[in-house]
Amino acid sequence: MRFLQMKYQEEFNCLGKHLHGLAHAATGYQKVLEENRKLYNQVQDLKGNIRVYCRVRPFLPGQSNRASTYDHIDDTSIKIITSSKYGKEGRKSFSFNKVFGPFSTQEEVFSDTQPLIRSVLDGYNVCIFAYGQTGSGKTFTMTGPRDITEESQGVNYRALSDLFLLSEQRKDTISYGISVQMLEIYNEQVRDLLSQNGINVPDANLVPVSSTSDVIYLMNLGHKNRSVSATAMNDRSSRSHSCLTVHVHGKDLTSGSILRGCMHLVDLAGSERVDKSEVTGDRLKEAQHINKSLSALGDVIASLAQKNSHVPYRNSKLTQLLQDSLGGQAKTLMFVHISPELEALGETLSTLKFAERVSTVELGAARVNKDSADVKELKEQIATLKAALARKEGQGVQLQHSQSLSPERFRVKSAGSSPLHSSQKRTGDWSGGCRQQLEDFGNIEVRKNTASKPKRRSLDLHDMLRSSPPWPQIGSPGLNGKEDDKDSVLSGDWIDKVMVNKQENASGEENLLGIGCWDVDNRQLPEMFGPSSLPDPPKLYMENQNFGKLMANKEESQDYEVQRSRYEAATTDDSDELEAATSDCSEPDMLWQLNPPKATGIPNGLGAKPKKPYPRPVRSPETRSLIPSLIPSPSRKPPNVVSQPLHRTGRQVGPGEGKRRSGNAK
Ligand SMILES: Nc1ncnc2c1ncn2[C@@H]1O[C@H](COP(=O)(O)OP(=O)(O)OP(=O)(O)O)[C@@H](O)[C@H]1O
Repeated sequence: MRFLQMKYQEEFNCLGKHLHGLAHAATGYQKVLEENRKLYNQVQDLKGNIRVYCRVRPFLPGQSNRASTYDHIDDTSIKIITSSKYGKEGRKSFSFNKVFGPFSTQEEVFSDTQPLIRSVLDGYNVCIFAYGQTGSGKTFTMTGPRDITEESQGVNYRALSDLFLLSEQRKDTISYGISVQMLEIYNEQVRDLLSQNGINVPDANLVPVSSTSDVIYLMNLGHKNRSVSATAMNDRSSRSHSCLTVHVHGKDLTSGSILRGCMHLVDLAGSERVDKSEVTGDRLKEAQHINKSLSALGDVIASLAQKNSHVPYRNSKLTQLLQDSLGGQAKTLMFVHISPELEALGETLSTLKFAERVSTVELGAARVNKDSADVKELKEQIATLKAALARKEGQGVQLQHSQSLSPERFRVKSAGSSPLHSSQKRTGDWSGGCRQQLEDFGNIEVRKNTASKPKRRSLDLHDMLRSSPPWPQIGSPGLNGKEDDKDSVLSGDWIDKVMVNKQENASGEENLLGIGCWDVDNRQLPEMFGPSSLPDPPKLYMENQNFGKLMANKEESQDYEVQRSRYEAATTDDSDELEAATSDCSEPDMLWQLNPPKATGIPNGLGAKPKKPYPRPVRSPETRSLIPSLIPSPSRKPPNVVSQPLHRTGRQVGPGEGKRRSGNAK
């Protein structure tokens, strides 16, 4: 018996040692993984500042045997055949980080983008935006063609599938929370595409998602709400810039450190020459806004390229949205698209010149948003102390006021004017690019700081949304564009203004038709969204069988919210040091704010024009829930995302019909 006991004891000891060895190996493996990731990201960072990938659209069906504008394409350069009409006759070569020819597949395009996307999970901010003339293939790259198959799905879908796949693979070491927002900038108004009724709301929904199918559902909802219209040149021209933002929040289960990354996936509206597109009324107004905001983007790029001390980010909502991606510590990639047709030569040359300039913009090394457990703890302490201080200060003020005010008046005043109170409704703050929402405590301190030291005025989604004028009624006289007919001619030259000779585009170029519409009601999902392609097929299949349940798990969602707010309380960039370290505030920027530039003609709500007071509707808790079962929508079909392949309708829209449409999007 004793012998047996000793033997067991020995074996237990042996087992213990074994386990210890395994744990040690696991930690070593972790370190190697961490190291690999770092090296991976370093390689990415060394690849350049704003990366520019050029993509050439193939000729569309029925256009074969036509002469094209390009002469030669290799991995990193493209040669364009120029004519005397656009300067010197001959060949002009452009170099980019990568050039994708007309026969490049969606998979090839994504595989070069994937590393950048993956770094979101490591706490980096990433921005990918598609730029180019209308009809040049921006939506094709970002989303896909009208009928999406596994092969033809665009960067957005692939990126999100990949993020979920990777977060699943890392789940034993890092617990990730992913949420998405979808916005559009239409006529200098920022709209939340995920709001229930598709109208302007001051707080953009940040919707937690846990699988690709969740995202697909939300993207379809967003596409449904997006603005598309018909012009003489494009029966489904997107009339807005759309931005899908993915927020990632990761907690390292071993060290307790927190990672925060976010990714903007932006499909810009296509530039167009209003003289060619023959638009009038609302379409003309839209074209002016599109061209003006792209022009503002051009101005920002030109300033950044010249390393000017002042960069005019605040001249448009678009540049405000992209501010931290263009001038911050994000990793930014621009897909520049060109059409191959000879008629598009002028636009192609200006687009490529613009892209070349973008590629010279130096962003500096991207920074990871990571808080160690110690920092997290300290931030929590700071937040608690700030709250206590604010309370004490509040009591002091109350005491002073109580001597001069009647008790009743005092009560009303203190409730309404407290910074705590006023910041409670604040749900989305994008300052700092993808900065997470500020907790009340953080807000108090930030506001105090702004009074005492210069601070970068970066994008605040809340401000952007609030300063967006109310959504006009369809057919509203404000949108008939008559007043701005004169401007339209100018705005048609938007790209020339920035970087090319105004003469060179004298003869317009034709745009291509065939911009597809999303029809959510009739949407069908591609096979790739079926169980086989997803990380956890049986689970997802179950989820997709009852998607409503999945998304509608209110408790989970609430849990997530509670967790998120806890994390955010600990991780908001609210310390002075951090603020100072990460701020790119410059004196000229402050001066510029004191001496605002001339109004551009389009009120952006943040520039020279005084803000109109905008009533903020109080958001009901349901607004955040985009779970189908929680949205009373009798007209909406049950979103069975797996069984229905996704497709766009072939519905035609007459030029006169081009009002904002619900139910169709780009
Ligand atoms: N690489 C490609 N391969 C095959 N077809 C493409 C490719 N790129 C674009 N297309 C097709 O060209 C047409 C126009 O493309 P798309 O809608 O993506 O243009 P866009 O730049 O987004 O236009 P807009 O700015 O007007 O919205 C579509 O029919 C699309 O399917």
